[in-house]
Amino acid sequence: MADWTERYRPSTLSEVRGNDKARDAFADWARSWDDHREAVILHGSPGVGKTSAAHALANDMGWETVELNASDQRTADVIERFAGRAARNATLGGSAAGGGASGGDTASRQLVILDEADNIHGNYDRGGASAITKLVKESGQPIVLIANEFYDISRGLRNACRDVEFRDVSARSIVPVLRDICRKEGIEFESDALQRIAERNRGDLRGAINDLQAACEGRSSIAVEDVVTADRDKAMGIFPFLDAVLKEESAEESLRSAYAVDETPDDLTKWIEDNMLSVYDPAEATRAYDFLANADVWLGRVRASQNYTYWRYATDNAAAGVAAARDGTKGGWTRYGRPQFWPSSDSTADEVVGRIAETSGCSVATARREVLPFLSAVTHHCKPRDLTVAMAAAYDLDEAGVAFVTGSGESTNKVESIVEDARARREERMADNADGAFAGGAARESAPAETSEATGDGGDREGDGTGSDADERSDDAESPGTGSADAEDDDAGSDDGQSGLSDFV
Ligand SMILES: Nc1ncnc2c1ncn2[C@@H]1O[C@H](COP(=O)(O)OP(=O)(O)OP(=O)(O)O)[C@@H](O)[C@H]1O
Repeated sequence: MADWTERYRPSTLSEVRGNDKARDAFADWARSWDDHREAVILHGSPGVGKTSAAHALANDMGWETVELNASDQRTADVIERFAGRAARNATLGGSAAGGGASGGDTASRQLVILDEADNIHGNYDRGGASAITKLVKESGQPIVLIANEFYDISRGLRNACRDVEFRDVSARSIVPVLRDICRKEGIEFESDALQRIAERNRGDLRGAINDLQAACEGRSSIAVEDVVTADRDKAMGIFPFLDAVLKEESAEESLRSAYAVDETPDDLTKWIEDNMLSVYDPAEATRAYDFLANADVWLGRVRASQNYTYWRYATDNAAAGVAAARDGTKGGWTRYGRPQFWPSSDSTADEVVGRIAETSGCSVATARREVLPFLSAVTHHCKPRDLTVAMAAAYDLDEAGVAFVTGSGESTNKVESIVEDARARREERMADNADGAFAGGAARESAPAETSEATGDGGDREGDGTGSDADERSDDAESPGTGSADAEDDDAGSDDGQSGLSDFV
């Protein structure tokens, strides 16, 4: 069934409900844009119609649109490359708007919609806010910034724009929307059922439409009991739920199941994430990771804002999205694994993502959404080992980081040995770069793998090296003085550290 929120997305501003004042102010801004040339910030809770209003307005004005996600493309140069050029030069249709737009050629305008404008910050994206502020001030095209939290936008940017607040849509305004949809879909309804859906969604019209669609699935009428029963329907087991999402059910049905399981969206997402690769083929997994990355973004917002209404969007992505990423249904029995809930998983995730962003020179958002899922897929359970070592070396990951990315247990010999080898590899690279100055690294590298026997003193991380790790580290012999942090001291005090130089000549 098509998504009703898309099917009934307003195509003209007059169809945007419940925010008449905001709607009028927004329309005024557009009509008088030639005179003031300011950008506008539309802000308000999720699902109240901000993005819809922007597109509807462009439609009313006969403008083209280009939509960018500010938090996806936060770095200054990317924003400049896309929004800067789009804003100042040509329209999507190719008409040269730049100078011409300053005249009365309103039809050739291009409305630049920057979503998630309140997320343009973070350690690795310092250029983002000032780049947008500059762009906004110099723009030759109208720009709409969309945000949930007005005061999360930098002051400079706020001062450079007008702002229009979209308030939560009252139940009184939500009910007629639901009623219209029922009529168009040929669904009979009890008014109380619609009222109940409107009330429990507290201002979120998108949520209300989603709930209505879920309640109407497979029915030609809805009564208040249907809505109430859906509320009470609960305690589905986690394994049937995983079967529903990963093998058997439609996106809608999977979403319904998610609400029936007695787990938080955080935990549900982890369950799905940790088991998806046992079922999905690579193409399905690639699509599914996009949804899981989105779920992760919403969970992050919940953590940051303590606004639990965002949970629903995490669940939409994790359950319905991952189910939609599957081609058809799947059979058979799967041994689902319990996810590893590391006590520090959030900070570990942040740490790993930060390192990836720093090393690769991409934004934290890109590292989280695009690079991390890819790394997880290609090093799942530390296989292939070589690649996992290369990854750990490239991003200088510790055991928690490797365990986090690969889904393996943090304290296993496998993970520990990979981290050891990665460190050795980094040291070798440093020695290379230093042109042999750190000869100890070269000596270390001559026996890269087997370290645990040699480090009785470094016992905490190495364990006692009793050979339990045979599967992972079989061939290379032990190498005294390798691998532990103390090794540098040993090497420094040893003349024949010089022998390592032979590796470089
Ligand atoms: N005020 C409204 N009038 C009519 N439909 C609405 C309204 N608000 C939301 N909707 C419905 O909800 C869907 C999602 O709305 P939209 O994406 O515009 O919300 P938003 O405020 O931009 O949310 P977010 O901040 O999460 O992007 C629309 O496609 C539409 O079906």
